[in-house]
Amino acid sequence: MRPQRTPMKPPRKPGQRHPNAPTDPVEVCARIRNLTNKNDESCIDVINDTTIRLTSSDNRVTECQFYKVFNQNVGQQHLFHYVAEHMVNDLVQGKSGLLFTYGVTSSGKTYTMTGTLEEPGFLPRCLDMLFNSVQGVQASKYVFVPDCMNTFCVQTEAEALLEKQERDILPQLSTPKTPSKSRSKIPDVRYELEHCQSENINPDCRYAVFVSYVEIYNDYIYDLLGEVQLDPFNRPRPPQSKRLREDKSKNMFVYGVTQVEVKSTEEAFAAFQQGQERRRIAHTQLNAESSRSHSIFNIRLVQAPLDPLGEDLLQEKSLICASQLSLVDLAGSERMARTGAGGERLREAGNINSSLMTLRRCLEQLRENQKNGTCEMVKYRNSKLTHLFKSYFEGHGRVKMVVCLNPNAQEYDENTHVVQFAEMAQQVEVARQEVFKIDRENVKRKALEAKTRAEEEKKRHLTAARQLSQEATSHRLHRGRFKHITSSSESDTTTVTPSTTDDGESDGWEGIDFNIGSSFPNLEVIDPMDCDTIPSIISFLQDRMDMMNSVKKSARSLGSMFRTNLTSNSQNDKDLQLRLKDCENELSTKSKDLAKMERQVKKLESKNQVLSRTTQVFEKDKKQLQDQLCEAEIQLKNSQLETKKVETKLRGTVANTKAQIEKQCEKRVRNVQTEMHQKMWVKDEQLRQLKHIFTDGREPRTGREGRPVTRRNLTPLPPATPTSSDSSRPRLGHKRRSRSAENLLKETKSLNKSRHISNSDNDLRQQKTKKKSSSTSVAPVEPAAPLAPKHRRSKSGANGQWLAHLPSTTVPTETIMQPCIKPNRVVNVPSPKDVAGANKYLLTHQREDKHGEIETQLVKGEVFRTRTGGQQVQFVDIETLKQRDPKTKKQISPKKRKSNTSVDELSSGEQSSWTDVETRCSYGITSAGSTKFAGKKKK
Ligand SMILES: Nc1ncnc2c1ncn2[C@@H]1O[C@H](COP(=O)(O)OP(=O)(O)OP(=O)(O)O)[C@@H](O)[C@H]1O
Repeated sequence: MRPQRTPMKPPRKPGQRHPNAPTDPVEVCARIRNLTNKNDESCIDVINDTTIRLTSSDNRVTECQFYKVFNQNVGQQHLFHYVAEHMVNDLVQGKSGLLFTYGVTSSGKTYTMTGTLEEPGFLPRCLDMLFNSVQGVQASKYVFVPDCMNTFCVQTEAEALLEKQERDILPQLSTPKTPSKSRSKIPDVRYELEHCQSENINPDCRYAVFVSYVEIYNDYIYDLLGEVQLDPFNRPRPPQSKRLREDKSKNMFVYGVTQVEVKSTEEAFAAFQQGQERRRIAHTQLNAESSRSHSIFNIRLVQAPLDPLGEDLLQEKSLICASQLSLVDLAGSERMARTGAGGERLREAGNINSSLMTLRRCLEQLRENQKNGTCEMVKYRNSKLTHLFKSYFEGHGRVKMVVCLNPNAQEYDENTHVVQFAEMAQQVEVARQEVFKIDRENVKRKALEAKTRAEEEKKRHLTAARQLSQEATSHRLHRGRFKHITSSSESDTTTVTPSTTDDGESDGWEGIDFNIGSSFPNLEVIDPMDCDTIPSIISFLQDRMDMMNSVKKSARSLGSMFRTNLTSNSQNDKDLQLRLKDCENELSTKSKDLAKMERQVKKLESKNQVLSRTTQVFEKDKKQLQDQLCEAEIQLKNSQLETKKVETKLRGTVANTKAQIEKQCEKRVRNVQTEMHQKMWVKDEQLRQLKHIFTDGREPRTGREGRPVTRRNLTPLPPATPTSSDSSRPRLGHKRRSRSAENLLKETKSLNKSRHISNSDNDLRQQKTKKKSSSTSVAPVEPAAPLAPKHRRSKSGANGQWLAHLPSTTVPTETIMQPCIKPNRVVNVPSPKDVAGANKYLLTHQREDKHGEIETQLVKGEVFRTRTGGQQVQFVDIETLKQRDPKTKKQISPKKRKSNTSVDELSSGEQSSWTDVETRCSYGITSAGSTKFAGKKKK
């Protein structure tokens, strides 16, 4: 038993048709599907047949009440019986209805609406019930003709027949309303359904069923039954979206949608299948066949009363009733994070959710208006879905919703949102529609009016036909194309027999005969009892009457043909005019767009020109700058070369000047020395002579060196010549005489020279020895002892107190060949104290050679105590450690390790580097008390 509901009386919304009309609430039923996996946890409990309880995993509980709750065990038939059967009944009675399924994705909306072959849903069941109901009272096909403004008109059986012929026999002439070609491909689907039919059929009416199928995808409406348009390359064009319009009765409809007249459930379902194939369905994480659009399948039932005789349908438009049942399968609301959607799916999901949100907002606003008696604007236009349903919510039919729920515990949050929406929706009231009733009196009156009109029309047509035939006759006579014309003074009528054209084609007048027979016979009745003449006159008249009737029939058919053509032409004309208007509108918008785009293109072109000009200027500047750079580089190179030249020149000049000054200094020193020697000698001699005078010749006269002094020796000594061999001459034994810094330097130089000679001698000797040892078995020759024992050859491993001077900037190169010196002390900057505590000095110096490689020089020196008590370091050896990149091996000089390089050699060959080392590392200690380091410049 269906639960009885008393209609509530909420405040009326302005704009409703009948302010005092009863209302019905939006009827919401809940259907809980079975768990996908039986082991899954369920979050929904059915408390009773109207209440459910939702429990979250953290024990939050929500209870909701619905008009009816269907648990997992409820089958499709049962559900149809409770929810949709009533709506088909309403449909038959001329009331419209909206039935939609709502829920999250994969909750069973499509299953409930369409179902499967084994378990058909609402849609096939509604169709089946409807066709069962209208069986026997269906009008012939094409009697009801839909127009483009959502209304219908009725045409005669003859007109319908003609249209049928047009569509079936001449498909090329038919309007593209019925995509019969594509529909024929759809397999014939047959359901095994329980018989069910409505009892509210009116036998005095004739019915026709039309179906249309649209989808709302990304907020665009697409016709799913329309002809597929082909492009010039015979490829299907992408579907064009449709617009929404409001008809005279304020019903929203899809303008230009294809309405297919169907005569059976199979035909209707074939149309549905055809649309279904075009519908956008995609695979998502939560549903293998997820609907990506809202689908709306409209079943329109058109009915019109028969005339009082029950023969013909009344063509009066006001007597035609068209009711509609919209079966809507909404796309599922989904959380994008859960579906893992991306790209197109994400966009679809966004549009689905936003349209569902608009639906929710509209219903909320409606409810608020009804509760508070306000008339706030409901924003139906925010989405195509709500805009299309507007008429239902404003009282043009009953609204029912089936909320589909997936009991899986993971769906708790989404289910909560859905049930909240459903609870809110069932508080909205919609005005109840009236049943379509036929007023018999009205029908009679209309039928009479129609008859009179028809007769008048008939007359008009006859006249028109007669005129037409006369015109045709005269025309044909004029052209001489008639095969046979009989016209005599004896004849009462003109007999026109249509002919064919010269080329044998029919001219369209075939079968139309206006001959009413031969002329009246010349008979005279003299006797009223004349049994010969009177029967012949009667038979003649009878014949003529028959002839007249046949002519009338021909004229009528001609008239009806003419009328049909006229109607269809006027219909076509209207359609064409509408299309023309649309095209004009489209054209104007497109031309506006075009003008706009042209303006934009012009702007962009001008911008482009400016940019290209700027680019050219920049390129010119760039070229100029590059040229300038090249010139500057060349100048720089030249100036560098010049600087180098000048530097070399200056170095030479400096060295020369230095040498000259040193020479001069030495000369002066020698002169002074000689002078001093002479003076001292004179003084000595004077003293000796004085002593001799005092001792009076008792002691033998001896010189300073103990030599006997003769008188001849008293002559002053000649001044010493400043030669380089001064140092090798026997020194004058004067202890007070101090050696000047210049003398020390000179001595160092000479010593280094001799050391170098000895070292090179030693090397030569060693080489010779090696050669000899390799060629002969002669014992190696002992190397000669160094000339100056303190200037011995580099002995890396020699013992001693080594002070390693390792500047902090030294790079560890880890050269394979390393000196085997174990320094006792390593310092970054040596102090006089450090030097005092060592007798060997090792300086590590690094530089970049001409190949760009690091060259490490180990400069070795010996520490001497000076007479004044300070320390002096005398450099005795340089070892060069080189490291080469294997790639640049060819450029490497064969001499990898360079040792025994004398200071002089370095000073001549690598003057700058040596100067650098010497400048940085050669220190002399000049005073005894306070040890002082002084940079020593190379001579
Ligand atoms: N009550 C039910 N009994 C049996 N199977 C069901 C039921 N409800 C749903 N299913 C099955 O669950 C799957 C998903 O259902 P359906 O496609 O109807 O979900 P939907 O809500 O329409 O999803 P979407 O919004 O993504 O289109 C289908 O395979 C369907 O057969």
